[in-house]
Amino acid sequence: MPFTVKETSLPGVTLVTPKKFGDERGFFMETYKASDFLNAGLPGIFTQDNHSRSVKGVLRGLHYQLPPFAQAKLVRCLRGQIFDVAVDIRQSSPNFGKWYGHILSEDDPTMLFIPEGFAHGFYTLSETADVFYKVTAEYAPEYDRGIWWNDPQIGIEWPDGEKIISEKDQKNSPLKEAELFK
Ligand SMILES: Cc1cn([C@H]2C[C@H](O)[C@@H](COP(=O)(O)OP(=O)(O)O[C@H]3O[C@@H](C)C(=O)[C@@H](O)[C@H]3O)O2)c(=O)[nH]c1=O
Repeated sequence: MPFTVKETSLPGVTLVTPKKFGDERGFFMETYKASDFLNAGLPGIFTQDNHSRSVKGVLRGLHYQLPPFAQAKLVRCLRGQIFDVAVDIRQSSPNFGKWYGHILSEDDPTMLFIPEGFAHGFYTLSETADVFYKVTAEYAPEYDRGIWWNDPQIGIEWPDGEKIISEKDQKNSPLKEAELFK
């Protein structure tokens, strides 16, 4: 297996760390391979790749798409550093409303895997951050939803600092009014 998979404190959310082969030229690593992902119980097929760049202080989230366009996400920070967060928003889940946060950075190949049924957001800690993530369903704006990044019901402990929020995200809903997963 060219990567390790580690459960986090939030069941379903996992840390995926590819094996890095370093030599005098630099390094090589497989960051995704369908057969290995399937063997590890992760999705074999991702249908869209996304790349966003953010300046320091930008907070994107908390976002998700509803079925039939629900997305699992495999998130990686290629440049800079982010605090990446997943929230379980499946109403029937024993972990409903619980969150997990992890720093993803250019210095560490670890990726965060977030299953369907979770909202996702991140906060930019470095001057610039390039975030690359794979998703298992295509973008479907009509099914795209957002929850307050600072919803007290969730209580995410975001790192200190100015928060730059898009106009769209300023119109997100509190968890208790959001259309969620069953
Ligand atoms: C997400 C997305 C956006 N867009 C367009 C719509 C809009 O004009 C522009 C910016 O969109 P947004 O403001 O929604 O981008 P952003 O705030 O970066 O949204 C993303 O946030 C992170 C946290 C996620 O988890 C993603 O799934 C996604 O929701 O890009 C696409 O064309 N395809 C996509 O898949």
